[in-house]
Amino acid sequence: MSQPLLSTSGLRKGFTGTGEPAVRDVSLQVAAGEILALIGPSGCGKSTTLRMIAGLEAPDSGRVFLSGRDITALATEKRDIGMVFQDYALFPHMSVAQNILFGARDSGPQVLERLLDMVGLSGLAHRYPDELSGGQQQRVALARSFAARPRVILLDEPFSNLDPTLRAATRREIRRMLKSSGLGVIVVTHDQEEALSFADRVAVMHEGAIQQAGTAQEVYDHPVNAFVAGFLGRTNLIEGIADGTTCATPLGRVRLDRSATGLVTLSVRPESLTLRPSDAPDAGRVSAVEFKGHDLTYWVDWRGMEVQVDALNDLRLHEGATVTLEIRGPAVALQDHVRG
Ligand SMILES: Nc1ncnc2c1ncn2[C@@H]1O[C@H](COP(=O)(O)OP(=O)(O)OP(=O)(O)O)[C@@H](O)[C@H]1O
Repeated sequence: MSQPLLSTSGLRKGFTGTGEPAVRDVSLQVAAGEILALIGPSGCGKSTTLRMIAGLEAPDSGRVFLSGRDITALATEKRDIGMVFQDYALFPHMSVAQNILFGARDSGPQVLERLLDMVGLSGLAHRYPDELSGGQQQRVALARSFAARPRVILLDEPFSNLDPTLRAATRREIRRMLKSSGLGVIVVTHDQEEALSFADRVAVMHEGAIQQAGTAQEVYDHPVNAFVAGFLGRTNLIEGIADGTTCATPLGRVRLDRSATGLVTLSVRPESLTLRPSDAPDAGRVSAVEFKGHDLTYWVDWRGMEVQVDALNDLRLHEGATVTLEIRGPAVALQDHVRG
């Protein structure tokens, strides 16, 4: 990455009365014009990290830098960082225009028009928050944070209040808006699909620490450990003995995505397996079929191991069918071996 716009180094935060720190040694970078998603299960420390970056929470140790300048000790309002909260935090007794211009650097009518236009709310300046849909309220909150002309915007679960049909369309629209703004963006979400489709890069958190960061594709295709593999999608964890570039497994010998030797755990996504009907005496057996419309998932009992395989809806195998399995492409050798 070129010079990051925002970076943190070794952020740590514990709360009194709790054992382990909520955030441990979090170092991350965001470039101008880039969207980074911070994802992980509930309680893993995402919001606490965001709050430390915004200056709403003081870290026990670690630093926050904006364009290389240490801003760790700066007050929130002096940081050039905007934050949009999950509940949008709009003032109910103020109109859309008043909400947007609250705390704005310039508040002329052209500024308001430009901001309304940017978030697609032209003509709604005089409405009140309770006269708007959830998606419109969210756009008012975004426009309000743009009005303060920040260099970085932090979004905490921005789509969680929208109903599923609105969500995907709003996500695409807001992504376009943020990308054209050239700001650095960090979005916190616990929704994997949302993170993969909305962000340029993702950082996966677990128990207060970042497990892996990279482009959505890199992290999905090459997870470093079983937690990341399982958090970003469904996977099969299969043990094998590696000899460098290949690995012997109960599904035959497979190529590895990186060099490894000895006992390894492989992550094989259900879409990376091919299933064929077979009468061979050592064939596996379909133990369950989950129909999902366009495609389906077969659960296969393979010599005592349960393997899930995604296939298109043209195969039409039933429970009890006997099959062979093959891993397509290289398998991912995880960096921590998982003991059963
Ligand atoms: N003010 C606080 N006082 C005590 N403990 C806190 C406080 N804020 C957060 N925690 C604890 O710190 C841990 C991390 O919380 P945090 O809100 O950062 O997680 P999160 O990943 O954002 O979770 P969620 O997805 O549920 O919002 C949790 O165990 C939480 O209970």
